[in-house]
Amino acid sequence: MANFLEIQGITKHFNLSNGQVEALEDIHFDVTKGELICLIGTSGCGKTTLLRIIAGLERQTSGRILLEGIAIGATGRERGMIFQEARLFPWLTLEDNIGFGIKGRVDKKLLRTIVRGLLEMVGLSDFAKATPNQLSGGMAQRAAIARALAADPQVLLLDEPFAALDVQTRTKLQTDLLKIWQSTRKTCIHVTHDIDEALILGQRIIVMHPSPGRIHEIISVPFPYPRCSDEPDFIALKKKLRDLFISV
Ligand SMILES: Nc1ncnc2c1ncn2[C@@H]1O[C@H](COP(=O)(O)OP(=O)(O)OP(=O)(O)O)[C@@H](O)[C@H]1O
Repeated sequence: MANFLEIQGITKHFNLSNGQVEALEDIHFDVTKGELICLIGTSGCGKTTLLRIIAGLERQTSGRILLEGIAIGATGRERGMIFQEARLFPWLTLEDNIGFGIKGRVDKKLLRTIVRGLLEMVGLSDFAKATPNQLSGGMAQRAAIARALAADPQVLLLDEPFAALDVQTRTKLQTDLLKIWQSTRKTCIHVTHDIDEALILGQRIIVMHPSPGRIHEIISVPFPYPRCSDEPDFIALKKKLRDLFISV
């Protein structure tokens, strides 16, 4: 289905005491339902700002965002956000963290079923009663993904969720995220600095350009999943993306 999520002419200026920052200029793109898009670009090109505007955490200066044809301007349960840090409540168990957002909105039995299902999906069933300080960084991020999924959002917005993890854990979580995406078919917009990660995950990669932040190029990734970073075609596309980075 075309035009599930439409980003139409988004511009964002931040007013500072000594002037204005043009964080985003005339950003346009459409996202198909169930699509996994990666957003990459050098530091300061507006990736987080754009994601926050889509989440409703930040207000754009101009332009609009439509979800299934309806303009969105504030946060909503149909959009879940995952940050670089897991942001779990340290005093709650994992199951209580994951169920926190829907507690009181569904009956206790359904809450337990949803939470148990999500714990299983992210491979943390044995840690239901653990508190966040008992988890590794990778486990905490998997819990954060489960917590975002608990509200059954239509769109997952992921802001460099694996950036703070070591390489092995990051690789594992990329595989986990792909499995979760393939089983839930949530529409995902995933911000990353990592070209390999974008190529491993994205059906399309949006390359952004800084000062002001705008779209440089949108690239469709033609490789089937799971992707192999040793394939010549993968390496060639990686080189193209690297060259695009250098040119911005
Ligand atoms: N609240 C704010 N007030 C003022 N300027 C801001 C604010 N948030 C972001 N900016 C500016 O907007 C521009 C885009 O920032 P943003 O964090 O969206 O970029 P980014 O691509 O996500 O960067 P990074 O990859 O380093 O996280 C930058 O110039 C930044 O300084």
